[in-house]
Amino acid sequence: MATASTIFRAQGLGKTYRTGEVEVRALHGVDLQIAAGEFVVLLGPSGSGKSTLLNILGGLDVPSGGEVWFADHRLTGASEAELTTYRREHVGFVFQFYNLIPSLTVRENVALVTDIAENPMPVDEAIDLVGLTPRRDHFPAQLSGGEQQRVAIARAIAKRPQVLLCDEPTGALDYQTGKLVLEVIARINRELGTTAVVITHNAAIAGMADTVIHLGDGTVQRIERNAHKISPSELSW
Ligand SMILES: Nc1ncnc2c1ncn2[C@@H]1O[C@H](COP(=O)(O)OP(=O)(O)OP(=O)(O)O)[C@@H](O)[C@H]1O
Repeated sequence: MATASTIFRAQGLGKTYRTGEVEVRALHGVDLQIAAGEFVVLLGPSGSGKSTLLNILGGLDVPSGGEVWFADHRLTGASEAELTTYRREHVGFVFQFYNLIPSLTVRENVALVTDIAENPMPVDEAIDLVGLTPRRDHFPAQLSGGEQQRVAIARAIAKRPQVLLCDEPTGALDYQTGKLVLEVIARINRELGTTAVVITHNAAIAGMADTVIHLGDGTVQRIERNAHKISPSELSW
């Protein structure tokens, strides 16, 4: 049963990719609920359907069957224009690679979003939340990978989205830098109440989540709730 605080709900969700004669069943029979404000980790081996699920939740892809809802918006059956509005108003994305504009400074990269958002936070506030105030006038090439990822997070949250969807945000980073980035995501979740869904291959990261959704072969194999969350700085792998 969905409750008032359910932000995502999926029922019987399936996705089949067809390329010529070849069919790949990336997801099938996925049922899940995510409550507003939760920190969710999507865990599973390569090819288990994690990115497909995240992309459907974020309105970047559409399922082949089943239903998916964001609060009281039904995403299944929404037009391309409706999905674009949904993404613009409600969703912040963070990917493995940062996709920053090289010729713009940190502030300018974040301002690209705040200039067009309806109720953005001030650019400097977003930069402060990710701990990059001293670097705000630098260009991406002058920053480390972890710092560039933190700019990408500032850009994603500056429009005050209800959800932050992160696909392998630490995939290109070393251990210590990855932890710093996870700490920033945990801080956004805690301080702004933004629902966070983070994909990882790394089972150790699951300890920082409220809820861990284990995917395997395109299905939800297990949903686990952590009674005690571990801070990213205490995780080790
Ligand atoms: N556009 C596509 N066309 C055809 N098959 C696809 C497409 N996107 C994904 N797939 C297939 O769907 C399955 C699930 O892919 P998905 O990227 O969701 O897995 P994943 O768990 O995120 O994997 P990884 O951890 O390697 O990123 C895989 O078998 C993949 O090859």
